[in-house]
Amino acid sequence: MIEAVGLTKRYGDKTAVYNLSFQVRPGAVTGFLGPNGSGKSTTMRMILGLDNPTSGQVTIGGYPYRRLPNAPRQVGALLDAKAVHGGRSARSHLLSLAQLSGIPARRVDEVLGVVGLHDVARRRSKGFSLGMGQRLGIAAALLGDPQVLLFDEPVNGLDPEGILWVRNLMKALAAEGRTVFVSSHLMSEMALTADHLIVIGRGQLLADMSVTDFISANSADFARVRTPDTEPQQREKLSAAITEAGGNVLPEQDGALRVTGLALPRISDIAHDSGVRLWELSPHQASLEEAYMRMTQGAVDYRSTTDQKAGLQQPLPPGAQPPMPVPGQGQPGWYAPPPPQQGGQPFAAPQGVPAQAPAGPYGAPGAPGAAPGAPAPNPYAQPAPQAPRTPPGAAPAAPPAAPAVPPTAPAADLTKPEDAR
Ligand SMILES: Nc1ncnc2c1ncn2[C@@H]1O[C@H](COP(=O)(O)OP(=O)(O)OP(=O)(O)O)[C@@H](O)[C@H]1O
Repeated sequence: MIEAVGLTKRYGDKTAVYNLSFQVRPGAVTGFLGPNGSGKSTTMRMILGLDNPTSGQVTIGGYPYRRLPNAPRQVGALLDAKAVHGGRSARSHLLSLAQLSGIPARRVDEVLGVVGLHDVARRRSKGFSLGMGQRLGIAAALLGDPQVLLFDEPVNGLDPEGILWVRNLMKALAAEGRTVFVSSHLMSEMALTADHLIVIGRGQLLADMSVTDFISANSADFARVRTPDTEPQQREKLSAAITEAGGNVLPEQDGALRVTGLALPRISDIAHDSGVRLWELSPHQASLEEAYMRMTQGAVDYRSTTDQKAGLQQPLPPGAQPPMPVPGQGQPGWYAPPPPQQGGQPFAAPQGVPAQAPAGPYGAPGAPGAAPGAPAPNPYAQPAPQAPRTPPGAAPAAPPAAPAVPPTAPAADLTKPEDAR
């Protein structure tokens, strides 16, 4: 188990992480979510002993990383996939990491097979695509058959098949009882991969809850109601009638109304009684991505100017800091409905978002090509990678990708060294 208590990290006058306390438990995938610059990588570096906390502490199995006996075989991590000596082959890179930790060479070939890099193992990694680099970083993390695994944005640069593979790998590792901590910007991906979520914004904890709880707290239903575009007075009339009946109405950008707090049949009756014709009356559910953005909106440091939602914000006075969002509460100016406990529990629409990945190329629990619902014969099965790209000019020197690592593990599986099976 990873445990952080009051973890704080300051770089000069910049507070990257502030008073962060959480636990990451074994046997589950824990998603670590937050906007750009929210402190995810800093937290992971502190977990791995690569950065010292300004105050507070973080331990793995009760020890700070640097005091863990044979740490590289207990904790594996992918922090920066580019942190590889480009002049070395994938195999040499992994061999050097293995030798440093006393891991047998045959394990290198095992993990190369697990991540699907076997055919390109002897090629220089500087010719690798971003996705192949990610796979090499994941191989390094698995090298020591660790019980605790940290992955910082592991799906960066991966194609849909690779994303599915990483998702299944994370789940399989957790199912073996390992502690799996995965950072991401993407709520949608984490909703399919993680069992538990830790969400931070500006270095502070915003949410620490199961994915199931996050879904039930944030997936409020709403109705989209549209009146004839040519008769704006009908829209106003219906809006007033719904409000009078206790519903909440928000305008959608396309002229429709977003209604919460009333069941669909009730909205229909109100429209009929008001003599308003409807062009649309449909059930919807706020996406988890939307709920996540609402939760973190006040804690976003870097906002794209093309972000359509940016126009919904109240401009801040020069120098003013946006307020920290309160978990479970909406931010002003955002269209998502309030969470259920605030009156957003409305009508008889299909309830809940599936916690499991849906069938299909992004959601199938099995390996690519498996029948829907069929278990993957090998959760680590890997598609063959593409050939490496033409090597670029200079060979960048770089430090090792991350501490490799590992302890005991269950029955014969591909993440386990042969000598431990
Ligand atoms: N070595 C450093 N010196 C100064 N500031 C730093 C340093 N490392 C991180 N920071 C700052 O700390 C904050 C948190 O950065 P961090 O990289 O941990 O965020 P992140 O959540 O991982 O971001 P991203 O999702 O973009 O990778 C940022 O404002 C960053 O600029």
